[in-house]
Amino acid sequence: MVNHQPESPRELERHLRPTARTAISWARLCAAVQAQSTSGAGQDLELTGVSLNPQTVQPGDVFLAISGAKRHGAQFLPDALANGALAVITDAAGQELIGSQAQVPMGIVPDVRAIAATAAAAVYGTDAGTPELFGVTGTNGKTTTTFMIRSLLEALGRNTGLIGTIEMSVRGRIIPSVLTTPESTQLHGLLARMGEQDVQAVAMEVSSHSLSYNRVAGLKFAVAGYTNLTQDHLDLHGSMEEYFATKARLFEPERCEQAVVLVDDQYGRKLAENARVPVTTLSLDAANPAAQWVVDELAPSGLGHAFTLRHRDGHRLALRTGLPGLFNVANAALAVCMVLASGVDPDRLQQVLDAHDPLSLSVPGRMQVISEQPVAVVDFAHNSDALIKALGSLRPGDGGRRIIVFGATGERDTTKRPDMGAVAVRNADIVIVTDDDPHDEDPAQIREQVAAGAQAEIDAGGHGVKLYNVAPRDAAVEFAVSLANPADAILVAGRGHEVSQEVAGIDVALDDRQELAQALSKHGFTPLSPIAQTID
Ligand SMILES: CC(=O)N[C@H]1[C@@H](OP(=O)(O)OP(=O)(O)OC[C@H]2O[C@@H](n3ccc(=O)[nH]c3=O)[C@H](O)[C@@H]2O)O[C@H](CO)[C@@H](O)[C@@H]1O[C@H](C)C(=O)N[C@@H](C)C(=O)N[C@H](CCC(=O)O)C(=O)O
Ligand SMILES: Nc1ncnc2c1ncn2[C@@H]1O[C@H](COP(=O)(O)OP(=O)(O)OP(=O)(O)O)[C@@H](O)[C@H]1O
Repeated sequence: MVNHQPESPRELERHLRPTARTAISWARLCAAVQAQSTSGAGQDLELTGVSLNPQTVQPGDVFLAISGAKRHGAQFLPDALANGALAVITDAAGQELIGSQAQVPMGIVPDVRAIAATAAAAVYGTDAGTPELFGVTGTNGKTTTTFMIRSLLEALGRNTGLIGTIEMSVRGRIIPSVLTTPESTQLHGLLARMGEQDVQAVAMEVSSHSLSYNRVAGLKFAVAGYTNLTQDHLDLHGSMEEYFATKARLFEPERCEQAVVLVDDQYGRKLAENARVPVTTLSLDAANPAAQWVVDELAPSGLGHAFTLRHRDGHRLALRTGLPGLFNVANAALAVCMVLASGVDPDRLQQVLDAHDPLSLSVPGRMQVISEQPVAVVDFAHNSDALIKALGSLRPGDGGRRIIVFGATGERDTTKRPDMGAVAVRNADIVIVTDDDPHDEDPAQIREQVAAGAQAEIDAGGHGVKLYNVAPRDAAVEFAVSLANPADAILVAGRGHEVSQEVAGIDVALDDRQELAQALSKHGFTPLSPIAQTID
């Protein structure tokens, strides 16, 4: 998924390194990662960076040639050398591929991914410490919660960093994101850069992919937070139990000092029960006896909610978030509990909440309101649970209908498609199935799988729901608006902040927010102005 008009991976990589070049000798690096050097040459060679990807290698790097799911990085050694790699670390399979062709010192380890973070920490010096890290994991809510944590920390006067799906930032300077959680080599480089710039605290999304691929190795989170777990990414994890076990790795004592866990689903409760680190528990249910903090006195406030966060010892904080949806109450409460868990005094936090309203921020493409009549919202919901919650949080006017435009991503968890169709039917009045990122899959086939789930639900339930299959996506958005009355609510779901759609390897410019605003104007409605633009 491409979020920004791209710099090349190599240009981007420059932002993910400290500006002062630190160096380590080849001999010390091999010792740090227990690599067997294939010759005695180059012991004093100075290495200034580490890259897992030949396309991001910078001059002076050691290239880590991994055995990937599709290819072996060793096949691309010539690219790494052309970009300035001075040494390579690989495994036995890589050694065989490279043979005697290595024109640089080569080290061999059993598993390259397993040593990547250690190598990067040794080169960039992050083994000596990083800014305070707040890590958020869970199927949904990571981006929003990390934005909220950053906003709270800034309101408290801290210098902050952010790492996640929409962007990375270093004291407000934005670096485009490619992955939700970057590779470990990039993370250590970026954290070293943040340290150089006196960043004190970093809010970071920790995806299940990153836990699976060892990307957060070598980091210790001051506070790790859990939002929820619902079906997604089963293409990678195979089963929900495996998905949960992967997420749970963030909460191991080697990875975090303490945890804050929403215990409103079975996985959160299991996580809290089995944790071997101190845990703070949180629930949206004011009567939940298992939770230390609960949300109470919930009331609508603008598009969002005001509520009390109440501790079982009697402590209370008065909170407000302007973001729509009950799930954003959960995200806000989690963000506040994580900041409290880091040791911030509750009274000081209350002053800051009152003075700055830091939970009423705008998160690009997350329940982003494009117009009020009809209510037209762009959201990143791209799995069943998020669709249910996003649709549930829409408030149409009297007699108004819920209209949804969405699709499913190609080459990702295909099992969720029919269910996404079914939940759309259960929670909307007009369902328009369209394309998401088809990648290399046939878009018509993806739409049919989603629409089949929707049709089966209509057939089973006799709902009076209207179902349409419309492509391309901009036409589907316009079609939705053409059907709308001022009292209706339109949700364009799945792509959020993204500004291009990947179709058969080509990035086609498409921003749901712009498409929706244009369609609204064309059909005589008034979009809110200005629509938040993508970050440049
Ligand atoms: C599924 C997944 O995460 N795959 C990651 C994994 O790929 P892989 O092990 O299959 O590697 P591979 O493609 O076989 O390539 C092996 C090596 O050859 C190199 N190569 C490969 C092909 C080529 O043409 N040229 C080339 O140089 C690669 O750079 C790599 O060094 O290791 C690669 C190198 O680090 C990553 O780039 C790649 O992430 C891909 C780009 C990706 O799209 N990941 C997504 C799914 C992801 O991680 N998403 C999560 C969030 C998910 C969510 O919540 O929605 C994230 O944290 O971003
Ligand atoms: N706490 C939550 N529970 C359920 N759904 C949520 C929650 N927070 C946000 N959502 C929904 O999920 C979508 C994605 O939210 P967000 O980007 O904050 O989550 P994420 O975990 O970062 O997602 P991803 O990993 O896919 O980038 C939102 O657009 C919204 O529809």
